[in-house]
Amino acid sequence: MAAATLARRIGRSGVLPLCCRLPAWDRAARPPPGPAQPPGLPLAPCRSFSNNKIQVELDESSGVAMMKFKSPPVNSLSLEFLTEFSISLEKLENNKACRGVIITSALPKIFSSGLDITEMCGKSIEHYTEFWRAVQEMWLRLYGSNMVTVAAVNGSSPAGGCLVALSCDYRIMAENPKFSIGLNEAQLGIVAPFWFKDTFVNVVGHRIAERSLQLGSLHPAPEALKLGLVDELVPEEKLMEKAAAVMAQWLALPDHARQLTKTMMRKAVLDRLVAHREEDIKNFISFVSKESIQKSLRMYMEMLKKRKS
Ligand SMILES: CCCCC/C=C\C/C=C\CCC/C=C/C(=O)SCCNC(=O)CCNC(=O)[C@H](O)C(C)(C)COP(=O)(O)OP(=O)(O)OC[C@H]1O[C@@H](n2cnc3c(N)ncnc32)[C@H](O)[C@@H]1OP(=O)(O)O
Repeated sequence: MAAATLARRIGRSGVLPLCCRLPAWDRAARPPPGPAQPPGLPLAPCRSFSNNKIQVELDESSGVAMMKFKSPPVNSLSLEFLTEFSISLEKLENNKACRGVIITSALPKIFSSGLDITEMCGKSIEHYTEFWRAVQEMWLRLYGSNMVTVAAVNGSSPAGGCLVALSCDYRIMAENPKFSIGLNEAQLGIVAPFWFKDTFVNVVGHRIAERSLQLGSLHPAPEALKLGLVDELVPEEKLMEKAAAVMAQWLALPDHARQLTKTMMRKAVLDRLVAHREEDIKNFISFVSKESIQKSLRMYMEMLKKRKS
């Protein structure tokens, strides 16, 4: 489906058609990437596309796309950002030349600051519906992707930013103790929905997830490694090199075996949201519409601004 058509359909309903998602068994296995390009030959074919929020470059010779978040100041996940993120994933998913995507940030010190809090403050029910559907869609696409997904976490990554990283197959974080990651919703006086929680539990296990979620903890990079929230830490300047090496290792496996295994591991959690999508939207709306929640969110935004001055 052309991106323009897709954008129109999202615009109308806030939903990406699930029929666009190729099932795991529908993508032919491709051979692992060939040897490095000999010097003197033309550069490997490379397709890039970009929108206001995200830049994507696909190296067709290796089958690896680099996706960079570029939405200053903090890559917050606004409705526009989420829509463009889903469209970018969709384009890559449907491109047979693409087998894997590395997700990182083009901004210094921030991977993503999570859901854009202003999207959850003082808006209409229609807006909340559209926004939450876009959050769901992004997660369904990323968590259910057939591609190998590697998060190169080059900065702080609270809440929704952490969800993006948790939804990938592998997480590498810059080893800077000033960068933290976690589902800190409780600190904002809000609750991570069940599918955020399920994704977290699937990565770190029930006990660690329960304690971390109740406390709304943001874990500095070394602690995140200890908890298994990220798979490894590397010096910041080595992050992209390491991400490419991990990607090559995962792509050395036949696609069909890896994809079927991924589906087997993730299907129950994905199916749970698909089966309860409308109910989940209603829960979100009734939750954020409460005056007490609106007050908590406003106070949190004020705290962020005060901390700055
Ligand atoms: C059983 C019943 C259950 C029912 C449940 C039903 C439904 C669930 C309901 C709700 C679920 C919602 C889930 C929410 C998920 C989220 O992701 S919420 C967002 C959480 N994010 C954060 O807490 C991060 C906050 N930001 C920061 O900590 C810092 O900004 C930073 C990311 C560490 C960066 O720090 P620094 O570089 O110092 O930048 P500043 O703090 O100065 O920020 C720059 C400007 O950006 C604004 N900003 C920051 N984060 C956000 C954000 N997430 N959204 C919107 N805006 C943000 C910040 O205010 C600054 O703005 P100004 O320049 O002052 O205008």
